Amino acid sequence: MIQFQDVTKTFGVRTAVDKVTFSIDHPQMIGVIGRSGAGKSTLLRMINRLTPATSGQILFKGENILSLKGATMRRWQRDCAMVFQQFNLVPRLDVVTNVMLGRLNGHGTLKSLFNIFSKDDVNSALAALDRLGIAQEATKRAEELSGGQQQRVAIARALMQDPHMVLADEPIASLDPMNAKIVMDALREIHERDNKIVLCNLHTLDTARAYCDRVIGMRDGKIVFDGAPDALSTDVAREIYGADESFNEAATSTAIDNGQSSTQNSAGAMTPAAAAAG
Ligand SMILES: Nc1ncnc2c1ncn2[C@@H]1O[C@H](COP(=O)(O)OP(=O)(O)OP(=O)(O)O)[C@@H](O)[C@H]1O
Repeated sequence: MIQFQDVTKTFGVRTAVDKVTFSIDHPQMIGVIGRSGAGKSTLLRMINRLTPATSGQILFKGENILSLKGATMRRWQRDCAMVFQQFNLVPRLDVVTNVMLGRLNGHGTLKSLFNIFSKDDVNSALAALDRLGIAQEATKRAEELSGGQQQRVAIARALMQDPHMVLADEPIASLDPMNAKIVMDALREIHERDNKIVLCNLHTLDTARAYCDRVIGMRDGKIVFDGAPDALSTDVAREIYGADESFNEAATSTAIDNGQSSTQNSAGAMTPAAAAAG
């Protein structure tokens, strides 16, 4: 489906992503992990062309998406919806309008300019909000919602784009563990029910283990691990995080450490709803 071939991004003398090569040949939920500055955000942003790559190719169904221009590039950006750490909603607009903004790229320029939405757009937005469990908040201003609710609005907006894939850049980094679980459950559900690729940058190993079919570990712009979560041993984790013998997985856990939880409890605190139910 999508192939990265020697994809590189440099910022001046700094190489943020260094000749990255990998492919995704069927819809998977993939977690990209690594320490701060490893190149995770840059990798995601190159896919939907928010950041221009310096060299290499990203092929989708055989076409190099790095050379798309104009309308075809905008179409591609609609096909790979981004979800950001800081939600990127319009705070003063109501929730349902924020969700409908996901459709803007699909309208003509004039319609976009005046935010003209059809009844069909409104109904689709309400359905997306309902799916995320927040339809009752539709008429509130986005700024009135909690962080977890705002992230669910952002995911509903991504769904409105009817994308091929969802690119989530640290979607739970600003959330408490309970809201983090709700958001990760929502992303997992989109992958499973809609059979879409979900590529998700994560700070915490336990979240990647719990939710992803595949984990890509980055260090200094390079992929140093690519495999199933089960294959991610402590030694591999140490290599990804550039840590020494004292490295403890709990240090990358999502759970709040209240000083009482054991390492095991802490690392396993967040599990997908589906897994918990099954
Ligand atoms: N716009 C930019 N200008 C200059 N350097 C940049 C820019 N964006 C990223 N970098 C640099 O590229 C490297 C990779 O950054 P990137 O944000 O991709 O890492 P990351 O793994 O996502 O980190 P974090 O987890 O902190 O978000 C870092 O050294 C960063 O300072």
